[in-house]
Amino acid sequence: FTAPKAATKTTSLNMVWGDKDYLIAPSILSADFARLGEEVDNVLEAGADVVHFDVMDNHYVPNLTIGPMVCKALRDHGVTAPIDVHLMVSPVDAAISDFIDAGASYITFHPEATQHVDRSLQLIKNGGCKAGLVFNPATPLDAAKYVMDKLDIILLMSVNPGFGGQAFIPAVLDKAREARKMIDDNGLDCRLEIDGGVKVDNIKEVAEAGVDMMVAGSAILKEPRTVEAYKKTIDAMRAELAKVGK
Ligand SMILES: O=C(CO)[C@@H](O)[C@H](O)COP(=O)(O)O
Repeated sequence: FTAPKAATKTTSLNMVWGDKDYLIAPSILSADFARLGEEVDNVLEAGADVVHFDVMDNHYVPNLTIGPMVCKALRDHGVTAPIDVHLMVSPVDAAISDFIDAGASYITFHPEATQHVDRSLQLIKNGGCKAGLVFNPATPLDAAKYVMDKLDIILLMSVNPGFGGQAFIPAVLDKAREARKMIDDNGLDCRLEIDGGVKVDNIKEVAEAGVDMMVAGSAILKEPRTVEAYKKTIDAMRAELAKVGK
């Protein structure tokens, strides 16, 4: 047995971590991949905080997307914003090392996709990235219990993973309240992220359930694909979030 190589981080990235109540993270799954660099520049110029990067392997989920080469290409293109890599792959450790080398800022994975959750989290943290676990809509939060000290992010899927543009599953709001309580009761410095079906008209309810990092793909990255249009949606989301009493 050879332990997974300990990747090291060479880039110094703006982590945009505790300095905002809410982070908005557009999912580039809904970007025009033929001009990805420009799309990412535009959505960041429009006010996004974080770039959400969905990695699918046609094994853990029934879809195939992008890998570490594309993450590195965005860094080489000049993207300095945090890149939030959501691994929908199994196994995860080799991908973790590759994404650390490629310039990821945050890396999350599904606990059932690795045999050794604690080891995989440690691998991410050793690489200088924020680490998190992702829970599918029907998956309870149990896997978080004994690794809480290593969690920077709990990501709740509010759709079944694999595709953008699906409808939000409202039962996840109860899980969000449960996760928020777990974070607060244990005094964790942990972001609660949600992913799937988030729109202007439900983002306030999501925030009221305790979520503070919002992934939104098809609600933001859509035609006419201009900075102005992206800004209009992101501003509308922030206006909804401003109504939430923190
Ligand atoms: O990880 C996933 C899907 O598996 C998500 O990041 C989606 O890409 C979110 O897209 P919308 O539901 O916001 O369109």
